[in-house]
Amino acid sequence: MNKLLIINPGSTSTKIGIFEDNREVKSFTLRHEASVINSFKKVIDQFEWRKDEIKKILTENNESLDSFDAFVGRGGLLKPIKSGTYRVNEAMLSDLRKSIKGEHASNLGAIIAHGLGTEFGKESFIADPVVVDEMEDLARISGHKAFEKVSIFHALNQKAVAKRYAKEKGVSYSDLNLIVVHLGGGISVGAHEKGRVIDVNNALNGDGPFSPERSGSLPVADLVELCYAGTHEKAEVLKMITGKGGFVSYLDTNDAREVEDKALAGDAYAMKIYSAMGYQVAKEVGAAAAVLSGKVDAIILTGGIAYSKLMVKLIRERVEFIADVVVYPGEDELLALAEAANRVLSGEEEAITYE
Ligand SMILES: Nc1ncnc2c1ncn2[C@@H]1O[C@H](COP(=O)(O)OP(=O)(O)O)[C@@H](O)[C@H]1O
Ligand SMILES: CCCC(=O)OP(=O)(O)O
Repeated sequence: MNKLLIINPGSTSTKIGIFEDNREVKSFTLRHEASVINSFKKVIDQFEWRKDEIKKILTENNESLDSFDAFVGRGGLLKPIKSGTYRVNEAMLSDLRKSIKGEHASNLGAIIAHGLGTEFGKESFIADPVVVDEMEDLARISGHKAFEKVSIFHALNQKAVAKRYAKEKGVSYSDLNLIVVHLGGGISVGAHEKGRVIDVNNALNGDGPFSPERSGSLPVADLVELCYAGTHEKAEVLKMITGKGGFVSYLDTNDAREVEDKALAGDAYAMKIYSAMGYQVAKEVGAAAAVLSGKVDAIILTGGIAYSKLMVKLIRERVEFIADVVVYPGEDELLALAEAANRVLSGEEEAITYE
């Protein structure tokens, strides 16, 4: 039996799982307010704080760190790579520490897992990082040759829930066309064609629907005007897109529950913003349906905001003409990471080397 500590840093939370082989023994979700997250200049500056929060919750629950056989982290912004399990190595750590592909909490998954692994003499892994890239060439064309669309999304959970849906239907993931919508701190809408995510919005950097803490697509020329108006530093503008966009910009919170509560209590502005998010997500689902030429077996809604009956209703009423809408609230990320590491530890699969 392998005892695993799973570490899943997200933009609004850190989730931790304790697994014995593929069985979840305990899990914890630490929610982080936007004001706390935005008080750190860089994601790497959150390393000690998030690691200490993890150690604290384990101590409070009488879990000793030296009882684990391996540490498994969510994978971050690496070079575009294929789906699979990767052993954390120096090349990976170096790219993450330098933020070669940008800043996101998931960059800390490998770094914390490796930090704990080194401290306790155990192995560390990541699986299906946010840069898993299966995009069609056509989907990479942006509209100007200076820019290319890239694949940055909730690859781990999108693939996990798509496979769960296939299993429940008794068919193979590679026989289905699915649209998977992850509604988290960031929002991604993926077109899964026969087991490959052939198109998806860049959930991190100003593409697709807005989210609790991201702007999504913005009017580009207006953005350029703002950049040259002499009123904002580059870092501030980048924060408007990722970190202080979406709900944080409109309502000063990254917590969808707060927005929903206000909306349901009669706050018309909160209702307008909440509804606008549902509207933008539905529009992106329509785009993904076109990518799949209308041949869609199901639309899957997942992520933290999929717990919201109101958000599900707002999306469902606009997209159910396309296909059945199935809701898997929360995420299967902790289990997916445990399974991925166990496949390697049991010898069923070889870990891929990141170069
Ligand atoms: N029960 C719920 N109802 C509505 N929204 C929720 C619920 N639980 C979590 N959320 C929202 O989901 C978002 C976080 O989603 P999650 O998938 O946990 O993302 P992340 O990994 O980015 O932290 C937050 O805005 C949070 O408020
Ligand atoms: C970087 C893409 C994945 C993402 O947005 O994750 P969170 O919702 O955890 O921020």
